[in-house]
Amino acid sequence: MKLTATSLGWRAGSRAIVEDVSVQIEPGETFGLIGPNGSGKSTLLKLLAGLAKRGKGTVHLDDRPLADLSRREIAQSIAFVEQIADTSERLTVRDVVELGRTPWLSALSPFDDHDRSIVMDALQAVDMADMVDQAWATLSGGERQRVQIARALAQRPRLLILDEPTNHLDIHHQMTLLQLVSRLPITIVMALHDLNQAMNCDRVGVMQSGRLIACGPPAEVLTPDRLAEVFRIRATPLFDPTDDSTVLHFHCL
Ligand SMILES: Nc1ncnc2c1ncn2[C@@H]1O[C@H](COP(=O)(O)OP(=O)(O)OP(=O)(O)O)[C@@H](O)[C@H]1O
Repeated sequence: MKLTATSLGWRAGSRAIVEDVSVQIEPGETFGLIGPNGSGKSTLLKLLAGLAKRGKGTVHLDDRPLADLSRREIAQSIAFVEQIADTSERLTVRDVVELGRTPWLSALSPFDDHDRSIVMDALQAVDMADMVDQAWATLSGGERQRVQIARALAQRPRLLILDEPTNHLDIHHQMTLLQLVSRLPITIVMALHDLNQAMNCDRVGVMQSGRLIACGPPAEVLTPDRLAEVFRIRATPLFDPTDDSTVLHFHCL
């Protein structure tokens, strides 16, 4: 699914939190959004998902304005995993992931074996299948994050928006999650703090003070000069001969 954002903006009082952001994300692309704390990444993701009230600008999914789609059509197209997802209800892991099937259910199409198998596939994909009956409230931070991602996968969206999907995960689950996500044949937009993770995206966008100041392939965008300007760090690219990759090593300026 192609995602086209035009002149997106959002204000908190007189302060512009997101200002005049336009971007087109191609079908199947993995797009990483980076930027310092408070630069507007989460707010931009909400605008892209149609979840920010009083937002300016337009979002098109393929060629249809998001504003013209019903809530059900949006939920069948976009899954959004926010940074902090909580529920006070007494739900099990299975219940949470089954919620991902809601947009596809109706009186004529109730929850059935097909949905059950999608839910189990999603739980297996994030390595949580062994904990299906555990209460959500008793999960660790990383386990909750993986369950929320399973819920989004079970939704079978065409656009998956993830806000810092690896922030609670151990290194093994960070790597397997990013591999899983990049292999999905759908469009992915995710906010990331780890610039080496961003290096593996098809393209990255850099947010600074609410504006998208750069957008393109990681090697072109994440240059030492730009990282010094935006993050106030010195980044040294290092070559890893084990897989011919380039990794960034950081020092404070
Ligand atoms: N409802 C609100 N009222 C006032 N200010 C807000 C509101 N929502 C967000 N902000 C401010 O907007 C700025 C951008 O917030 P946002 O969460 O989009 O940043 P971010 O880039 O995702 O940050 P982080 O990397 O810390 O997650 C922050 O300074 C935040 O305090």
